[in-house]
Amino acid sequence: MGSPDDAPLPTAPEREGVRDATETEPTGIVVWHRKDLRIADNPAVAAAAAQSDRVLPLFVFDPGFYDERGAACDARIEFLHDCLRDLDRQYRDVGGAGLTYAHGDPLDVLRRFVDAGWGVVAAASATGRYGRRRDERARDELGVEFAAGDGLVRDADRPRDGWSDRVESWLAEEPYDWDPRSVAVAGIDTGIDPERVRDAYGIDSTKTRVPTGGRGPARKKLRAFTERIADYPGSISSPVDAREGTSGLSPYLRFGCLSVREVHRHVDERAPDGRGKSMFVSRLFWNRHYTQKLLDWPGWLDEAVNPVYRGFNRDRHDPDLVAAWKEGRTGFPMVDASMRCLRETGWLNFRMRALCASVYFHVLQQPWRIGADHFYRHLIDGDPAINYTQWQSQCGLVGRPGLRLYDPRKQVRDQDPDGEFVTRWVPELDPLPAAHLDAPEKTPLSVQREVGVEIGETYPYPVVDYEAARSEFRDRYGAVHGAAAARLADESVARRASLSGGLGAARSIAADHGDADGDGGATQTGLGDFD
Ligand SMILES: Cc1cc2nc3c(=O)[nH]c(=O)nc-3n(C[C@H](O)[C@H](O)[C@H](O)COP(=O)(O)OP(=O)(O)OC[C@H]3O[C@@H](n4cnc5c(N)ncnc54)[C@H](O)[C@@H]3O)c2cc1C
Repeated sequence: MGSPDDAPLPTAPEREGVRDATETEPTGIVVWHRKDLRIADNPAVAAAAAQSDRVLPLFVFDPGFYDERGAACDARIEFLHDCLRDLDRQYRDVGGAGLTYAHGDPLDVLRRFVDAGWGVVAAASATGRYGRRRDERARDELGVEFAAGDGLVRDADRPRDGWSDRVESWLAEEPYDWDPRSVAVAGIDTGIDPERVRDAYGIDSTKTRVPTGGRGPARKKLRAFTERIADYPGSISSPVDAREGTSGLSPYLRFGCLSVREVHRHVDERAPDGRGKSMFVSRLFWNRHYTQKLLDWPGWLDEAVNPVYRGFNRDRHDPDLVAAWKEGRTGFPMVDASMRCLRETGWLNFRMRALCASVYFHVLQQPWRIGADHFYRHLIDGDPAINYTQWQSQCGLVGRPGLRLYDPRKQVRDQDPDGEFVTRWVPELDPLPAAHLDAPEKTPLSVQREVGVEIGETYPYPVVDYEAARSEFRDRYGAVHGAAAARLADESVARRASLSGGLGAARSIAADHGDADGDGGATQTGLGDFD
């Protein structure tokens, strides 16, 4: 993202603009869209339509997401802009005025509407600390109503008690509905739209293979995936097969082009019963499970959930190692291929995300947040609720037993035995026989000479000694794991961790694996094998 090429965009609509529009027409309810970019099964749209016969759908471009503070790559922003144009069409298709675009601090913009007599409704969502503060202020200062309806549990002291049953009954409920014929959809021409924002902030994506955003493309993907769902279980793990074999719905779910419930209903009604269907449905639950975690504690984005792991690896921060990982120059071909693929396309399958996070934290032993932020920047589906919670889980910052560590060489042998993925993204290894792609540094010099690959010159040696780093990590992590498990007995830590079994599960981990003295005695059993 570049810097604005012109004068920065003004905060719009101006106070007078809102007042003028309101003087000639009665007021009503503003629907403040954020990451729920659809008009169907949308609790905020339904609530607004139930309260008033006049609604004004609004999206506010927040400069914090666009200027140097922004955490999204240009490709994710362009995907968002596609979704907005599509939302604008959704409103026009039901006879409305389309989406009103605004620019500025959302609270300043909303205040102008509230001062002119409008009410405001938004869909409640799980966010990090910035979003939570913004929403609290919107509620307290402006009376914004947040309509819940995303299946997450908000009204319980212990959200995890009976959680699955509650999500299941939410999934079975009828979608939120409204009748466009009974509501006038109003709009204000503010002079702001996605094109103007793109030009003003110099948004220009260089990524390739990025899907088009919006509900139309999302529905098409959902229909096509449902047809081939029987092949899903066999397509998940390999980075080659997963590209077309998983649903590809993550960016659409992230921006709410479809609700999780709509996806569930479509698959439930139309897909044949079988392993593919049940595995996919369980992933929709995972989506809700990780999002519930962020709702339960907004700190997942900033600090290790288990205080014992705060600052772990910080003393080893090595910017050169971090740069090698980010740029795909670690000397571990599966990591390098994945990291280059992430940077160029903004997507990786689950296993490769987990592998890259594991190698970053467990082998390169670098501070987790820098890695998680890098993923968040480049993923088109970058979702704070899933990315940061998954990072902390994969790194082992929760304190649960059974940490999984991925072996990047085994992943080549298991998931890419012909080297299709590795050589696509690391073309300098293309001449090497596939049998050497798991550990190119072990290729006999005669073979290297013969094919014209020189490890150390054309492709790096591994940036760390894998075996030594792995055992060093085991020792360091094992030494504090007992203390970390013991902290799960602390109710405030257990609440933050938001385990699927609730506080009871956290207490049993503490009882079975905790070692409050922290001498590591009980901890080695907590470490899973390298996979
Ligand atoms: C370190 C790490 C970071 C991740 N960051 C994100 C992220 O920012 N955004 C994101 O949507 N997913 C994230 N995931 C989860 C998963 O990798 C992606 O959801 C999946 O690869 C997206 O492709 P798909 O839609 O084709 O998946 P499918 O296999 O078709 O799954 C369908 C949907 O189920 C949900 N889902 C699938 N797997 C998971 C999971 N493990 N946890 C939670 N929900 C899941 C997603 O909403 C996904 O779109 C991350 C995983 C890891 C290990």
